[in-house]
Amino acid sequence: MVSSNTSIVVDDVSKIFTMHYHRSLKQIMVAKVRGLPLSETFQALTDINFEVEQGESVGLMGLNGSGKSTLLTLINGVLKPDSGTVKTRGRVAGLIATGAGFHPQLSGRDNLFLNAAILGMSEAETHRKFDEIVDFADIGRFLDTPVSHYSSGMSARLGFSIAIHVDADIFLADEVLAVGDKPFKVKCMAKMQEIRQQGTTIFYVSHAAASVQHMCDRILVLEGGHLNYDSKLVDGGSVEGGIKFLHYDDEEPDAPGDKNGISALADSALGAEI
Ligand SMILES: Nc1ncnc2c1ncn2[C@@H]1O[C@H](COP(=O)(O)OP(=O)(O)OP(=O)(O)O)[C@@H](O)[C@H]1O
Repeated sequence: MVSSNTSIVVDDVSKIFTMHYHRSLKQIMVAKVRGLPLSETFQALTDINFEVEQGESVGLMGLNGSGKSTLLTLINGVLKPDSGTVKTRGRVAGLIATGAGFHPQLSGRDNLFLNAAILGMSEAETHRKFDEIVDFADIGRFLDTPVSHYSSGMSARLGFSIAIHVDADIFLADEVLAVGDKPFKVKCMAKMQEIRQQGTTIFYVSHAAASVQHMCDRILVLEGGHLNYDSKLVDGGSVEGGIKFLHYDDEEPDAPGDKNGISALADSALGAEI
């Protein structure tokens, strides 16, 4: 039963990708003659179930390739699940991949309007927020330069700035802070805290346990496409249920599926700055 306060419902979701090994007709013919496989499937997410209340701030963690970006892409509706359903309430905005949606030949200014429109902002709304977005991105005179000339940090600045200024009900942030410099990261965290306090649901992907602890009141951990951990964070960074967040007693990572695996996962992030 979905309550009026529910923001995201992910119900029994699985996602399978097909990897094609051979592109040209010649390669396909050769592979067929040699009896090689032409494609293979890969299950990126398996039977994922969870609900998020409006205003919750959820930290999504997991090792590389565990399915975090795939899950976010399903939540923002760019991909559809192969089975199960994803339901969201209200406007979804955010930054999943640095520079995603930017046209390399267009200037930062033109991309700003284009990207804002894709995220559901009207032209009038974009004009109203234009100065604020540009000030936050702080890309100076590069605003009228083609985005193909931007560094990855500059693309991330502009992309994040546009996304965070959308009046969204759900904000998805996938490693947005990975490429920015420290002053920009601090500014982004402060802005995310601001929208969090305004009641926006936040989905924040990070490998840095310290910043998840700072930003989130719940943590989900994906391991090999399975949701193996889902718990509220309580004061002091511990999780409900008694397992201490960030506590780790083994040097070797635990077997996938073992709840202590999150400790190993958090290990690399220990001491990490935001
Ligand atoms: N379009 C695609 N086609 C084939 N495989 C894909 C595709 N997108 C993702 N995958 C695979 O699905 C798995 C999960 O990828 P995903 O990007 O969701 O992981 P992630 O947890 O976000 O990783 P990271 O921490 O490195 O960003 C990976 O093994 C990846 O190679």
